[in-house]
Amino acid sequence: MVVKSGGVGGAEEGAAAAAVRRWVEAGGGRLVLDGGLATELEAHGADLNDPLWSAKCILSSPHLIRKVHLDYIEAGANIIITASYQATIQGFESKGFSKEQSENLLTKSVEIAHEAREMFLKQHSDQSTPMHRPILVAASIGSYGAYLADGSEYSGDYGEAGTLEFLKDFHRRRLQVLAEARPDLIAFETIPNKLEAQAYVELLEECNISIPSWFSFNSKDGVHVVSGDSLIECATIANSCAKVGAVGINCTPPRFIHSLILTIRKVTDKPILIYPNSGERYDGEKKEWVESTGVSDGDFVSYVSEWCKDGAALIGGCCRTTPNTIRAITRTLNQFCPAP
Ligand SMILES: C[S+](C)CC[C@H](N)C(=O)O
Ligand SMILES: N[C@@H](CCS)C(=O)O
Ligand SMILES: [Zn+2]
Repeated sequence: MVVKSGGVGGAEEGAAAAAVRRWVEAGGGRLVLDGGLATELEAHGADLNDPLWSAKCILSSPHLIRKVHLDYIEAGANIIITASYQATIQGFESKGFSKEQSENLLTKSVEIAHEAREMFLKQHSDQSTPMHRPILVAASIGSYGAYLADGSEYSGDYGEAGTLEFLKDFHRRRLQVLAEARPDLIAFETIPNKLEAQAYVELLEECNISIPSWFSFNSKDGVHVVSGDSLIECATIANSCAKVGAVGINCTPPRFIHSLILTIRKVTDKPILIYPNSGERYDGEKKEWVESTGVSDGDFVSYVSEWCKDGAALIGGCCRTTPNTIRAITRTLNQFCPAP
């Protein structure tokens, strides 16, 4: 194990973090992530009251997914995250699809994002100034709790089923199929507990995945991940893997982000990413967002320069944030940290 001089030590930074760092540099010192995908699909009329949640649109309305990706790129996003968050082979099979068809649907989620990027680049190809801004596709992998479709990615409580081997078996083929679709990144999102982070690390190594990934945890108290596990321990697991290029937090209220960034920074030198939700609460049983406790786009954006100062290099939004949020984040980052 190589200890990086001057850093927090304990792990080799690795090729994945170096790749993310190069993209961050190409973006002028920071990258803008997209905003909520599922909630934006809903805003366009998609009915996601289904065990597949947003993955249902891979079947029913791929054009809508492509449009939302495109809207986010146009709003300034450097990274768009595919609709595979709740897309699993097991979930598609329970809808009657064969294994092969299910794998094809996973691949399709990456193809849709690639198409959106192509459309954007084509639309801008005749401009006199060439487009230098990085535009990357991150293949989403939601947790086992997301597949359960009852909001348990906000509890991380998997009961008896939650063993390391079970989680590895659950995610293995899906990870391989998504990696074979050649996204630029793999986004392990909304990771609710330590065990699932460990399962992902072991799979990345055992499947020898060469595409850089990020690990993004969620929290509901600003100290722990949602299961109650220690964020320090979770981020340490992510830091231990050279295939992990960035570590961070998503789908967490904005007010908790400052302290969470500082906690992550204690155990890793890898780039930090954050993409909070609007601050509202999700009722997993009713499948709806409750309490209007969310912050407005303006308030969300008032946090952005602080998160930058805290050391976050990749910033965007999660559930209930919109292209307007991303436009406002882009504007703020351009003032605070201008793109090239
Ligand atoms: C990030 S939560 C809002 C995702 C939705 C959840 N897995 C469900 O199906 O209800
Ligand atoms: N990438 C997913 C994350 C849900 S927490 C989405 O935006 O729908
Ligand atoms: Zn979210």
